[in-house]
Amino acid sequence: MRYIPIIQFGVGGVGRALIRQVLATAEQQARYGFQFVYTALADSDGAVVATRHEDEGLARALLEDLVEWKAAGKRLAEHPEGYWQGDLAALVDVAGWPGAIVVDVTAAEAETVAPAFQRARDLGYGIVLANKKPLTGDLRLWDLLHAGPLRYESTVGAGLPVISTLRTLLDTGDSVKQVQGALSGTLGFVMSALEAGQSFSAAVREAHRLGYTEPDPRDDLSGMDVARKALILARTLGLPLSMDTLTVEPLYPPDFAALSRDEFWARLDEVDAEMQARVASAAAEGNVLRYVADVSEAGVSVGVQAVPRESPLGALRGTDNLISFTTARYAARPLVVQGAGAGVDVTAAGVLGDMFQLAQVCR
Ligand SMILES: NC(=O)C1=CN([C@@H]2O[C@H](COP(=O)(O)OP(=O)(O)OC[C@H]3O[C@@H](n4cnc5c(N)ncnc54)[C@H](O)[C@@H]3O)[C@@H](O)[C@H]2O)C=CC1
Ligand SMILES: N[C@@H](CC=O)C(=O)O
Repeated sequence: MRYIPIIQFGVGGVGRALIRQVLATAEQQARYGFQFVYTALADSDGAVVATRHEDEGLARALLEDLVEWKAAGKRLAEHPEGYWQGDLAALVDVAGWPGAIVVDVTAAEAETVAPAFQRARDLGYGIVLANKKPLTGDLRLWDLLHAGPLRYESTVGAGLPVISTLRTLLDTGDSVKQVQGALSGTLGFVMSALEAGQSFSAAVREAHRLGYTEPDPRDDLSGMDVARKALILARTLGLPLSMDTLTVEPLYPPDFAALSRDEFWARLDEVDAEMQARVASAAAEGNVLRYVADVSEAGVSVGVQAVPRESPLGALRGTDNLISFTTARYAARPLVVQGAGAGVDVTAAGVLGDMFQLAQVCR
């Protein structure tokens, strides 16, 4: 049996679901002749590290306790087994051994995690990302990440096979003309709720409670989360674009950007009337509003579109994403991937699928 050390940054909704899924899939791992062992878990200011590199890593009972601890809103550093830390690169140093996989399920800024990824690359470790920010910052970080074993399926469409589909199309010599679709689970959920008569603010609160939004929901409502996904698709297609080439249309007034998170939540209902009017005006024409991304060699655009209610995008409900690939081979009728595009369980499953793949690559 090969023991594969897992160093995980982030123990939020996705991080906790991932730990549960890793623990629940020991049998599936054994079928491939390996076992994932957690050697380090980190949150924003603390960590728990396996005291020695025994095969077992952090014990199952401790992992289950840490999942409960974090679900109760406590910090890792305050756990009896935890300590304060602010150096993720040092964690990679102490907690890995050859074949290790570093998993980023935070929403941390690229600059915060970049040194740890540099260290992982120096040591030949694999990297799995659900965090989109490292892939959408400086192109030098994109190149560094791609200089070794890397998977990032969950960054676009959560657990849906979007990146792997695109990669297969490219690897098999297809020519991808356009990738288009609805890429936000949160905005899909909110638009569906508005169509059903719920208020905008109530729908956003519900999406947050259900674990669909980014830690700061303004990342979703500003269009930035969709823009990041579109940029990841564009870069995967080989287009060396930067975020400043994209224009994004926020669903809140400009002054909301400077508010604290608490102030933002307190004032969110100020947007209700305008969003209700926009939805009603689209409905009067037989349309619904969808936040649509369009990626091709001509460039990337993201923004709100009024689409016919009966169209494939218009018929989407809840958190469902729809991504269509128009290619030389799929020319007349595009290849379509559709399903839940947000939620901690589907996202964690996408990350775990990536880990299974890297386990067979990293030695
Ligand atoms: N929730 C979803 O449906 C999806 C989420 N994702 C991505 O997964 C990531 C995590 O999302 P959630 O779990 O929903 O967010 P969350 O807010 O529940 O968890 C984020 C965790 O990261 C930790 N963290 C923040 N900065 C850190 C740092 N510097 N070092 C270590 N830990 C740090 C926080 O303490 C928190 O535990 C985000 O990047 C998000 O975009 C991707 C696809 C879908
Ligand atoms: N907040 C995102 C989560 C997945 O990336 C979304 O709502 O789509």
